[in-house]
Amino acid sequence: MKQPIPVTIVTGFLGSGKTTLLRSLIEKRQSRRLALLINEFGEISIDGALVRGEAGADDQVRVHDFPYGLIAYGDDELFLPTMQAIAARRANVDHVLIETSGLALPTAIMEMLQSPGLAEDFVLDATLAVVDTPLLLSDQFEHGGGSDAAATVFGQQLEFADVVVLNKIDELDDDALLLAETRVRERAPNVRFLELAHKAQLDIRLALGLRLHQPTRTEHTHSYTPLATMPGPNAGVLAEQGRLNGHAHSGLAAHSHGLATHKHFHEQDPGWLSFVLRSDAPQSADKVRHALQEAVRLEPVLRSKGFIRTSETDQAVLVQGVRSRVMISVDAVRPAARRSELVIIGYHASRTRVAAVLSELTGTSWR
Ligand SMILES: Nc1nc2c(ncn2[C@@H]2O[C@H](COP(=O)(O)OP(=O)(O)OP(=O)(O)O)[C@@H](O)[C@H]2O)c(=O)[nH]1
Repeated sequence: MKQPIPVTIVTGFLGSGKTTLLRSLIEKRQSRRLALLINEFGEISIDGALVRGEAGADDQVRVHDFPYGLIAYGDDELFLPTMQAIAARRANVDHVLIETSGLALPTAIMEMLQSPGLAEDFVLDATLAVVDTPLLLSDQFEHGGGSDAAATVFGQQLEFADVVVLNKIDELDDDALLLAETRVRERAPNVRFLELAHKAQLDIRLALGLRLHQPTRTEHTHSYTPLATMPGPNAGVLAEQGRLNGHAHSGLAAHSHGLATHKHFHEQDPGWLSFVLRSDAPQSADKVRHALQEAVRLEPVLRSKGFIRTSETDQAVLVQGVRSRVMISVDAVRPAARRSELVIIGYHASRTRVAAVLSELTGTSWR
C-alpha cells in the first residue's frame, strides 16, 4: 500500500509569523523535499515571493500560491487539483506544508484531506497555530478588547490546533510566558504541545513528522433510522441539534462530520477587507512607516505588507506592518520594485481614507 504524504497546516492570525516559520523550516529542511501551499488574504502575493526567495533555485522545494480567497473553502477551485498534482509526483515529495491566510480556519483543509479525492494520498501530520504572544497578552483577542471579529477568528484557529507556537517572545519574561500559556490553555484545552519560538524558529523535529493524526477513513456504512423521540410541532431548539438528523455510523472509529458541519458556519466574515495601494513616486521609508502608523490609528487596519521603491537604495524594500508595529527593511536579494505596492488588511477599513493618509503624509500620490 502506498504511504500517504504527511501534511502540516500552519495557521495563525494576521501577522503572527507563519511565513517566517515556513522560511525557517525551508532553511532547515536538509534533504526533505517539500511542497508548500501559501494562501494570502490579498490580491498580490507577498508571502509567496518571500518563501520563494528562501527556497532559491532548489527544485526540492515547490511553492504554490493561493493569492485569492481562502484555501479549501467553498469557492476555492485550486486546492483539489493542486493536491492531486502533488500526489501524482509523490516520489519527489516528502512533506506538504500549507500556510493558511491569517483569516482562515484550518478546518476546511482538514476536511478536504479526508475527502475521497485526497484521503488515500495524504494524512494530516499536525496543525500548528502561530501566536503573536505580545498581542495575546495585550487583551486584543479578548471579546470586547480590540475587534470582536479578530477575537473570534483567533479563538477558532487555536481551537483546532494540535501545536501552539508562542512567537514574538523576544522581549517577554517568564511571568509573561506563563500567563500566555495559561491563556492558550483556557481557550484551547485540546492543544497537545505548546512551543516557544524566537523569530518563529522551531526545531524542525518539533514541526514536521509529528504524526498526530492517524488516517480516519475506514470502510463504513451509513444508515438513517427513525429517531426514538421525534420533536412535535412546538418543539424548541435543542442544545444539540446534531442528535436530530437520524444519521448513524458503523465501523468508523473517528470521523470528520463534525468538522464538515462546523466549516459551513464559518465561511468568511465579509467585514474583513483587503486592498492594494500603489504609488509610482519614489518613497521615503521613514515617511511610509509614519503614514502607516497614522493609518492604523485612524482606521481599523490590522496588517500592511508589500514592497516600496525608495530613492535611498536600488534594492527592494520590504514593508511589514502588524498593527502599529511597522518594520521596513532592505531585501538584499531582490532588485527594487518598479512601483510601490502595499497590501492593507482590516476590518471595515476605508480604502479612500487610508490612501488619503498615505498620500498626505508621504507627500506622494497613493491610489
Ligand atoms: N519581533 C519579532 N518579530 C517577528 C517574529 N516573528 C515574526 N516577526 C515579524 O512579524 C511580521 C509578520 O511576520 P509574517 O511571518 O509575515 O507573519 P504571517 O503570519 O505570515 O502574516 P500574514 O500571512 O499576513 O498573516 C514580520 O515583520 C516578521 O519579521 C518574532 O519572533 N519577533
